Amino acid sequence: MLEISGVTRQFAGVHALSGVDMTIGKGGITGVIGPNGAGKTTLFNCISGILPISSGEIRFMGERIDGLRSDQISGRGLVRTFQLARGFPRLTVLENLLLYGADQPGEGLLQALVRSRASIRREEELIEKALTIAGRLKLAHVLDNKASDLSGGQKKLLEIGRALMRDPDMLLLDEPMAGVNPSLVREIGDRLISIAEAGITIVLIEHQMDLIARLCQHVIVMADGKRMIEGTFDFVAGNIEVQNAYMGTRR
Ligand SMILES: Nc1ncnc2c1ncn2[C@@H]1O[C@H](COP(=O)(O)OP(=O)(O)OP(=O)(O)O)[C@@H](O)[C@H]1O
Repeated sequence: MLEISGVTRQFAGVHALSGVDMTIGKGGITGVIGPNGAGKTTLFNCISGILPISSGEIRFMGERIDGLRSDQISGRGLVRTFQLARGFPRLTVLENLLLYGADQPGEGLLQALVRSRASIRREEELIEKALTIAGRLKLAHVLDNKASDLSGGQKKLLEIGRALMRDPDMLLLDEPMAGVNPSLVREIGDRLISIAEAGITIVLIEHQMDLIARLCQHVIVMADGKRMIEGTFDFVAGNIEVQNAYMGTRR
C-alpha cells in the first residue's frame, strides 16, 4: 500500500532521513519505533506532504505522492495525526469533526445564501458521519463540549476522529498515547484495534513498548534516519542491535 524507496531528508547538514526503504502492506497495525531522533516524525512529515523529501520516492496505492500537497495526499486516503493535537479548541467536538469532513458544503457565498437541496443533504450526511465516528470513539456524550474542555485522552480521540472524517484507507498516527492518562491508554488502544478491524490500515509511532507489543502485528525499527530491522515485536525486541540503539536514548 505504501512504498518508500531511498528517501532522504536533510536539515541544514543534519541527515534526518538517510535512505529509508520501507513497505507497508494493507491491513492491521504496524508500529514504527526507534530511539529519539531516529527520524520517525520526519518520515511521517515527508509521507504526508508536510515536508518535501530531499531525494527518493514515495508511492501510495502504486502512485507517486512525493511532491503532492498534504491536502492532495489526504484526499487520496492517506491521513495523519500529529503528536500535539491540532484542531480548534474553541469549537465544539461536533464542529471540529464537521470541519474535517471532505468537501464541506456551505463554504461559498452563494451556497450560504441559497442552500440547495443537495447542500442540505450533504450537510446531513456529514453530521450523520460525525455522529457515527463520535459513537465509535466514545465521544458521543461530549459532542457539544468545547474541544479545549476535553481530557488529554479525549483530545487524542478527537484528533483520530478528525482524521476518520477524511475517509482514510491508511492512518498515520504520531504518538496517539503521548500525555494520555494511563487509565485511558487501554481504551484508546481498543479503539485503534476496532478501527483496524473496520479495514483501515494503521501505522503508529509510539514509545510505549507494552502498547506496541499489544497492538502491532508488525514492527519496524528506525535508527539514525534509516530502517534498521522489522518483524514481530518479540523478534525486534530480542535483537541486540535494536537494544544497543536504544541504550541511553530510550525515554
Ligand atoms: N525542523 C528541523 N530542523 C532541524 N533539524 C530537525 C528538524 N526536524 C527534525 N530534525 C532533526 O532530525 C532528526 C530526526 O528527528 P525526528 O523528530 O524525525 O526524530 P524522531 O524519531 O521522531 O524522534 P522522537 O522520538 O524524539 O520524536 C533529529 O536529529 C532532529 O533533531
